[in-house]
Amino acid sequence: MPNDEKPVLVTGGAGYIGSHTCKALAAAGYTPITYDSLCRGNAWAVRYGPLEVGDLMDGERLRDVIHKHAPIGVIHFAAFSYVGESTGDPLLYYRNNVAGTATLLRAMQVEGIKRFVFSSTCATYGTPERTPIDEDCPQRPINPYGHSKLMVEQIMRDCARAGHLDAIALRYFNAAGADAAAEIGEAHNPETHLIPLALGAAKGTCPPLTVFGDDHDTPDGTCIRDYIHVSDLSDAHVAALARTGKGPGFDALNLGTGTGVSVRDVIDMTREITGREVPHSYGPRRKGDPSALVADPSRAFATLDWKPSHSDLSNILQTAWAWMERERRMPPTTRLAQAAKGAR
Ligand SMILES: NC(=O)c1ccc[n+]([C@@H]2O[C@H](COP(=O)([O-])OP(=O)(O)OC[C@H]3O[C@@H](n4cnc5c(N)ncnc54)[C@H](O)[C@@H]3O)[C@@H](O)[C@H]2O)c1
Ligand SMILES: O=c1ccn([C@@H]2O[C@H](COP(=O)(O)OP(=O)(O)O[C@H]3O[C@H](CO)[C@H](O)[C@H](O)[C@H]3O)[C@@H](O)[C@H]2O)c(=O)[nH]1
Repeated sequence: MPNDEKPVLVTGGAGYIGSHTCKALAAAGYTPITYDSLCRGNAWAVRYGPLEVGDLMDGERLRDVIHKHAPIGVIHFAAFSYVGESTGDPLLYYRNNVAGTATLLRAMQVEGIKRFVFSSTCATYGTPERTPIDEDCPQRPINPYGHSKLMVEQIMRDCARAGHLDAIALRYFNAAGADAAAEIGEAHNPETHLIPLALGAAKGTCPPLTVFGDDHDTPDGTCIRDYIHVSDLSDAHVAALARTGKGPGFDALNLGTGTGVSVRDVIDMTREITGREVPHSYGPRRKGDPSALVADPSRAFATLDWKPSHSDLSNILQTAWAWMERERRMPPTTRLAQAAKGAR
């Protein structure tokens, strides 16, 4: 069935993964309606459908927007996602990520919307019992951010059991890279993720990189992660949305590649892609950093009939580098507005 004109509500569509998913939705013929407070997102990233500015905690506004656009379903990215911040201010995370999602789900229930795709995370596994991590691995988060996402999964299960929700939780591993056309990309403030920090160190726009530990139980002593290209993640969301619509239920799927990459590998490949040295030094381990997090994504491959096709490390770094070059050329007013927003 063609998707022409089918509206989909995308909370957090002004953020990194949300904006890329809006592009993928538009390419698949849907109309993505972004609902975002812009507290950590960027209005310039909303290019593929309308923007409705509003907060997750504002149930009345959510109901009005749902009523106005009559979406077929909701893809829910809006959340806070800094592990360190969540440890210092847990209530910020439980309020925004848990109470905010409950408010959204209530608005959906009142308006009769059941189809729901949720941004969960590998952080729900904590320090995993086994690697690669499959979906049946025990979920024992080790920080409030991971707990907040696991709590939402529980809420989703309960709502599905009550017949109110037809939902899929997508547990992402490490999102990275940027849109191939460099129209959008990662623009967090502050930036804490390895790949933009390594590229920024090579470019000279970020301080030298600190590698968090070289004494991990891994072949080169640095942490291993499963980096998945943001465009592959976006395609998986479109596939997950298409899979809902058959009636109430809950499923959870790991979105990763199944391949582990070390911090050392990232530094080496960054040097190769940029042709520049990556100034770096070795520091202590980061608190709460598991040595290795690698997905077993076979269930997602089978369920969604999807496979990552943009996620080799060189493509991730090339697209992120192209975006960084492009971002620097943004009009000064855009950069000034962003800087002012970051300072608030
Ligand atoms: N980036 C990753 O590697 C990664 C990994 C696993 C899971 N996730 C999850 O994926 C989702 C998207 O991550 P991202 O990196 O794109 O984050 P992001 O910060 O770039 O985007 C989040 C967006 O949500 C909006 N938002 C936050 N709270 C809101 C509220 N109360 N009301 C309305 N809008 C609000 C922000 O303004 C922002 O535009 C998050 O839920 C995150 O926890 C991300
Ligand atoms: O300056 C840095 C930044 C990161 N790293 C290392 O690089 C790897 C990747 O770190 P990121 O901060 O980029 O990503 P995380 O694996 O910590 O975070 C990911 O998993 C988290 C849950 O654990 C959240 O879901 C988060 O949004 C998601 O990006 C880690 O081994 C980290 O120790 C460094 O060595 N130096």
